This record gives sequence, C-alpha cells and structure tokens, in this order.
Amino acid sequence: MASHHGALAPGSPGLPGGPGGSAGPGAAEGVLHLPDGVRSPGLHVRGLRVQFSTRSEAGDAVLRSAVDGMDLDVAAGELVAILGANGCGKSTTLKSVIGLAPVTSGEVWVDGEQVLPHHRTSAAEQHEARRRVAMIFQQVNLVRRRTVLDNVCAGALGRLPLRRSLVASLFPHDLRAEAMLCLDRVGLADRALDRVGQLSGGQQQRVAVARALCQRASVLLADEPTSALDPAASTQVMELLATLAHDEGLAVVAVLHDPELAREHADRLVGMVAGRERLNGAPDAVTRDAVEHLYSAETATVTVTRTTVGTRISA
Ligand SMILES: Nc1ncnc2c1ncn2[C@@H]1O[C@H](COP(=O)(O)OP(=O)(O)OP(=O)(O)O)[C@@H](O)[C@H]1O
Repeated sequence: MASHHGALAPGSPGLPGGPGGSAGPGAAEGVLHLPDGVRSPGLHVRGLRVQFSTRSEAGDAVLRSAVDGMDLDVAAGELVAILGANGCGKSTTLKSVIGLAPVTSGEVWVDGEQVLPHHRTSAAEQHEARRRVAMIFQQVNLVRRRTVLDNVCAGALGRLPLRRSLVASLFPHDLRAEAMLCLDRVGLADRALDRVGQLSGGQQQRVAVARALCQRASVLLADEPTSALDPAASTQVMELLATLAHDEGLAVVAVLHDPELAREHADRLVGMVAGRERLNGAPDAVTRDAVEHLYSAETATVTVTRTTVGTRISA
C-alpha cells in the first residue's frame, strides 16, 4: 500500500500543484480556489450535489436533492465515520465517488487525481483513480457459490489484462498468492477454499475487505458494513477497518448507524443533515447531544423550494 501513497505524495512531480505539474485544471480555469489538501493522498470531496428526478404527490416532475453541497476529507491513514438520519444522503455521497450516483456538480479527488468532473482528466487517469477506490456494502456482494479465494482474486479484475481475467481458473499464480496474503490480513487465510456461502455474515464482510485489498485500493468506502452483524462481529469489522487505516495507510470512510460504534473506532465523526455536512470533529470533541441532534425531527424536516426545473426537495 505504501508504494502508491508514496508515489502520490502532495507536491510530487507531475501531480497538479507539484513541481513540474500544472496548477490543476480548476485553477487553470481561474474559478476554483482549492486548498492544497485536495491534492494529498486520500479522498477529497468538494461541493457535491446529487439530484434524483421523481414525482411530487400532485404528479409533477420534481428534482430531489439527495446530496446538497457536501464536502468530505478523508486523509490517508484516517478512519472517518459518517452519521446521520435515514435519507440524509450518506450512501449517495459514497456512491458518487465510484460513479453509482448521478452527480449534478462538485469535485472528487482521489490520491491527488481528480475523478469528478470527468472532463478534467483523461479516461486512463479516471480508470486508475477509480481503481484506487473500493466500496463494501451492508449486503455483501460476493459470489456465494465461488470460493473465498476466487472472490478475493476478483478484486484484481480492474487491473488485469482482459484475457487473464475472463475465467476464474486462469487467475495467475502470483495473483492467488497475493489474494492469500489479503485473506491473511483479515484473518481468514484458513477459509480460502471454502465457498463464500459457508461463511458467517461477519466473515463475508471481511472477505469483502480482502477483495478491496486485492484491488490494491487506497481509499475504502464502507456503506453500513456492520448493520447486519452482531456486536462482536461489528467490533471485529470496525477494528479491521481501523487497522487498515492506521497500519496500512488507507483512507477509510464508513457510514454507520451506531454512533457509539463510531465513537469507539473512528478518528473523526462527520454528521450529515439534508445532504450536507452539519458536524465534523474527533469523537472527544463532539458531544452526544450534537450527534443526537442529527437524528432529531427538527433537522430531519424536508424542505421544499422552487427551482426553474420544477420543485426542488432537499432530503
Ligand atoms: N436511485 C434513487 N432514485 C431516487 N431517489 C433516490 C435514489 N437513491 C437515493 N434516493 C433518495 O436520496 C435521498 C438520500 O438517500 P441515501 O440512500 O443517500 O440516504 P442515507 O442517508 O444513506 O439513508 P439510510 O440511512 O436510510 O441508508 C433519499 O431521499 C432517497 O430516497
């Protein structure tokens, strides 16, 4: 992991803002004044907006703002927890980073490379930056009938030549060895040849993490990774995420529904209300009242405003 972090250190030659690099596409247009931080390793989101078209009760076409000006910074080596009421835009924020949500505006930087908006970087740079981001979900999306090892190897599909990756049995020996190391890191090397369906929910979540490692991701997005797990398995998964951040230098962000679990394991808590950041601080610096307020009826109120397109609703 350290190798690509090192290669992308802030100010590196060839990086935007680094010696020999350009001032960055945003700066070149003279519109954006991005802090140097966005060029450092990790994930940096600026002014993210996501809107979904839907229908009002009266049947009119409306745009619903799921994310409404969200900023997010997750440094390499840091575990950030995102908290907030149902529907406030947590999942959509993470999905935007990997291209699974319709981003209206905003910027996303991964390890100093800009991945959004698309037109600012080449297709090859986009591909490489996206390969560095892995996402794991509450409902683990592994192939249950295949072995644990095959599922972990599949994490490398994005970086393998097509011919070698089409058939699982062609996974090369060196990749299988790397996948075994990844499994070892999540404590499941001894289950490599079991079918995924034979593992418990918590173990499957750890396999998903191993697959992200095999992808050689440097940014790990975890969307409610513990929601389906019992307390012991939840703790195990959170400890694993913290280890990946602190010992291996990944930038890790986890959407969590349990504020106490977040306090216990995260370096920083980010609270969202109506599609944007409302709270941001180290667990010690954030009061329980402030966290509770994220879930109160007052902050959860839906706001409706008129736009030129129709009615706009903030989650
Ligand atoms: N594909 C979609 N089409 C239309 N609306 C969507 C879509 N995905 C999300 N939304 C809406 O966007 C808003 C934010 O959803 P999102 O899933 O990001 O919230 P969340 O904070 O992760 O919620 P939860 O805690 O319930 O998972 C919600 O109002 C949701 O209904």
